[in-house]
Amino acid sequence: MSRPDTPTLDKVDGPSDMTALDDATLGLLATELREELISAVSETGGHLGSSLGVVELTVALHAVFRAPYDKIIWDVGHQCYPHKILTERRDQIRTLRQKDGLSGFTKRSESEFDPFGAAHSSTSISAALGFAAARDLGADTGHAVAVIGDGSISAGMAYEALNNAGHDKRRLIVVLNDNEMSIAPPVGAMSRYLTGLQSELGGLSASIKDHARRARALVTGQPDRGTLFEQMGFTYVGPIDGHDMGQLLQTLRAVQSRADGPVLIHCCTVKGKGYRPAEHSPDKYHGVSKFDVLSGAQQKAKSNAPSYTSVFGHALVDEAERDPKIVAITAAMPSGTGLDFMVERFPERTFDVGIAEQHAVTFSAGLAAAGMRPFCAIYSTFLQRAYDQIVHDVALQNLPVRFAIDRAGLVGADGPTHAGAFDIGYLTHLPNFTVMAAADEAELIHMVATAAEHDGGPIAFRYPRGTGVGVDLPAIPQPLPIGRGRIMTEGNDVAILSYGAHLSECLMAAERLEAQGISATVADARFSKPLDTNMIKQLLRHHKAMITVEQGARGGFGAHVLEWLANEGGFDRGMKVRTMTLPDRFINQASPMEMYEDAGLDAAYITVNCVELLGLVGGRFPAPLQA
Ligand SMILES: Cc1ncc(C[n+]2csc(CCOP(=O)(O)OP(=O)(O)O)c2C)c(N)n1
Ligand SMILES: CC(=O)[C@@H](O)[C@H](O)COP(=O)(O)O
Ligand SMILES: [Mg+2]
Repeated sequence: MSRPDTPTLDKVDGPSDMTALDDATLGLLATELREELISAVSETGGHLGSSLGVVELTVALHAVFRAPYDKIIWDVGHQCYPHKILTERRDQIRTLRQKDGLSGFTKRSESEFDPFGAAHSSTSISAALGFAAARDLGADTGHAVAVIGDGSISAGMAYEALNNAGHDKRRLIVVLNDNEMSIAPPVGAMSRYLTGLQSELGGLSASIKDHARRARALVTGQPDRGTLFEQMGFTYVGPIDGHDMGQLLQTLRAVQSRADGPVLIHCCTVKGKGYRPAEHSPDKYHGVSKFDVLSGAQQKAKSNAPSYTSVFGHALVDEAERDPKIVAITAAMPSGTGLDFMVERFPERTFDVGIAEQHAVTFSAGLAAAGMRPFCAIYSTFLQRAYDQIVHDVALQNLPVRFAIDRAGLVGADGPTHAGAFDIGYLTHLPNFTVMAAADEAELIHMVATAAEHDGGPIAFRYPRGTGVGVDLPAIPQPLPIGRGRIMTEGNDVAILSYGAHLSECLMAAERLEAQGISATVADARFSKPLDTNMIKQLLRHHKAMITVEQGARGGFGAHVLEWLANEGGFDRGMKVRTMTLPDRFINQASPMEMYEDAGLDAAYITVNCVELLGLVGGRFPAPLQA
């Protein structure tokens, strides 16, 4: 079909504009949508490969279902850019993941076409089932459609939802978007099973599929029990070609009009479809920085310092060279966590368990119970999902699992869903735990060594996303004395007690104070548990005031310091102590420094708070809470 003078995409603001389009024009719309997507993401960066793979599926879903009355729920939401373009947000798509711009994920507050917010995986079937149950109880809502990837369906939550939905039998549509990729190549028995289904049934018409099944039953003498999904109570449709608009429309229309129970549509797609660099390297184009469309070359980080992630990965390999009991565990993020270096050097001692943080933690606990030294490397935000396992399987049994917690603090473009805000609080209050935060990349190396030799119980260390501060890296790592901090600069007016990677901001604040005639001591606490209470006592004795600073939510390091002061420190009266944490609200995406500024947690705010605490002038505080 030749292209019309005015692109079809220009005539589509929302899905209602698609109702008049015939099937061939919908195909054309998909082509234009893909071009718009590539052009926009080349300017903003973002999750390119996943979004490219669902262009036809997105067009077909919006052509067949009636959003926002019907609820289309994207799992993770990282593939929702074509959906955003088709649902009244095309004019903002080039603000994606930027300050004050569109979120990189689905977000309820952003659009009525995003019925459920996401970013952490494997929640879509549960949420869709919630909508379906509400509908059946009289809520004014139509079909509930969950779109979930082959990687995301490997997580426990997805099985819990399938199990419930298959038993429940209410009308629910699950589209399994199977591109045979997670961020890295997918792992696990389910992935193997889905690949088997694709090769066994892919490309056959429905009647030939039935025939093949009957023939197999005759030959093997075993009754045809259908697919795993059928055994779980779903009607299984597929596999279908997720880039063939005709097949997609025919299948979705049939399901839309006839489904009366749970249906799973197995839709096969190609990650990165239609953009050669992304199709060839689906892992490298899963999440991209800004790129040149012609060459595919992505913008490089400006700093020459290594990333914390790679420093961790190399430090762990070095420890593993020395100690054969060291093993490493990732939940589907080998490159994101730096464990790809371990995979390369010690493949047999590195375990990718799929998107399964809960399992990863208890699996690590099992390894520790058997005498191994497991490093469980999980982003702060994803570790939240495994909290009960941390408490019940690790802390309670005092098992020496080493938690390497990447993406601590505010992460930038991924926004509040990916902020590592809570781990200080949720780990430091657990009995048996030792908890550390790295102030820079050299400290991170020492903390890996500290964790490696710590067999006395669970131990965790956190570090941020991105490049380090550029300090020299130690040739020989030195395990740190447990519960001992260090003094960085000495002054006598105010003490700034930093925990973690905001140390550089604290040092900057000290310089600004110096310029105002105020002398500050800056200390690096290193540990939030156990606290270096001797150092804290000294800081309090020799300064007029003290401020704690951390890249985490309230109820973290500062709160532990205050609690110790009030209960055991004997310093509860007349002390000038203030904590600086993230505020009690979620911070929208921007660059990490802009996010910290929004949070009232940068060098400028630290400086002003010190001045104010000393009673010298009025302080400057973050803007009041937004509604
Ligand atoms: C709980 C959780 N763990 C890890 C991640 C990181 N993550 C985001 S997308 C992704 C891969 C998802 O694969 P799949 O569902 O197949 O989608 P695709 O990118 O292939 O379209 C992972 C591991 C996450 N978002 N949530
Ligand atoms: C969607 C998702 O959860 C991941 O792709 C995440 O965006 C990766 O973040 P990093 O870029 O920090 O590894
Ligand atoms: Mg996938």
